Amino acid sequence: MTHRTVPVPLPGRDYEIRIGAGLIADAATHLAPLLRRPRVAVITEARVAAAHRAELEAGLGDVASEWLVLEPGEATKSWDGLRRATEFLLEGRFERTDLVVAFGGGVIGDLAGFAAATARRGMPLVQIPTTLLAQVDSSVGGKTGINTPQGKNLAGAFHQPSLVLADLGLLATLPERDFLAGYGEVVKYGLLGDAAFFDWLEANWQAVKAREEAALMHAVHRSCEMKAEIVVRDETEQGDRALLNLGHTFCHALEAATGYSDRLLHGEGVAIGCALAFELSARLGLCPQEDPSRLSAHLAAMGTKRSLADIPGDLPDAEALMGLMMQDKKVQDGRLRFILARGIGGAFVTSDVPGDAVRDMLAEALAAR
Ligand SMILES: NC(=O)c1ccc[n+]([C@@H]2O[C@H](COP(=O)([O-])OP(=O)(O)OC[C@H]3O[C@@H](n4cnc5c(N)ncnc54)[C@H](O)[C@@H]3O)[C@@H](O)[C@H]2O)c1
Ligand SMILES: O=C(O)C(=O)C[C@@H](O)[C@H](O)[C@H](O)COP(=O)(O)O
Ligand SMILES: [Zn+2]
Repeated sequence: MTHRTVPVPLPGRDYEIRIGAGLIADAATHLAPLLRRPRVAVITEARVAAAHRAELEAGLGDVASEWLVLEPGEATKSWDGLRRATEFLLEGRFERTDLVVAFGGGVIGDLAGFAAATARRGMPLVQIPTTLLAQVDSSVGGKTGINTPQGKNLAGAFHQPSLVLADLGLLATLPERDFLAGYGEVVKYGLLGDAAFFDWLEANWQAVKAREEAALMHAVHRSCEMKAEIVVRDETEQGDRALLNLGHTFCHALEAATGYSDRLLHGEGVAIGCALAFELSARLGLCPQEDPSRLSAHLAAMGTKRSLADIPGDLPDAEALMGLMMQDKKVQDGRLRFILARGIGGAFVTSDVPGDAVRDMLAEALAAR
């Protein structure tokens, strides 16, 4: 089976992202160099298990697997989910050197990754991402964690995987809404640092939407390349890694405001958040006035959510949204930090943003719903 590889050359913890259709049919071969004994702990959820468990079990061949199958959805990324995943590893007598396999979307990747980071003070982890979002973003870079009642991803750890197997074939069963949400993170990469990639997406979105293999390969490969490059530069987000947070300050507040429910998926919030970040950048005179409209037109063509008007139900007022944003992990000395842009492909991190400009923009966007 042919695949492409993106290296993540972190000193002492380097690993590969392998991207291709049908990779899990050879899971045993891919995992072999990482196994001390032929036994793995697979953490997944019910929808992924229903669609792809048999395929992964067949691919594991003689490698014995024990499975924890959790409930699908963002609510699983919780203290209770973490307790269940940790107890599964400990009660199953998995040893410190046994492999934990996160088989699912970003929810499972973040949760299983956090459990692997802490159980027996750290077990090796392989990510087998099953959503577009997880293949382009969450399986790479080592951010793991859960949501807490105070906000999004507020407890977690950096724990790099030993391998990422992004099997493009798994995306065939992904519901359209989840696929389009994942596209929010794909567009993010073009916006934050690669205008040519954004141009490519504008020219090729139909092929991506139709899930044509070559288009998926390019979208996943380029996204992973960009993420790997940033993560290697700044693994623990002391600086530049925050670029990957483009749109996320707004997104995480909106996810909290909608109760981490089906009203707003993470990737949808990212797309809306990126649109707000570009609107804010244009209002502050940082980027060309036409960039927000160009972005909005692209998201509309693809069918991805793009504004607060696309979120069903009530939302809190601008002041309350600002309050939710203050739980962001980028807050420093009580000040919000934003990722803004000088243009498509030209994002930068700044704390120099007048609160009134953010509040006014949100109030106008809420009034327009
Ligand atoms: N760690 C990171 O760097 C990082 C990056 C981006 C997002 N995230 C996190 O990722 C989460 C969102 O991830 P997501 O969008 O993958 O959501 P998800 O894991 O909830 O998956 C989305 C939906 O698709 C279903 N599904 C998954 N794979 C499937 C398949 N192959 N076939 C059919 N159905 C399938 C799931 O059951 C679920 O209903 C959020 O919690 C977000 O905070 C983390
Ligand atoms: O890997 C990163 O760094 C990111 O910011 C990727 C984001 O897409 C992702 O949603 C991440 O979990 C957000 O990080 P957080 O630190 O704001 O929780
Ligand atoms: Zn994200």
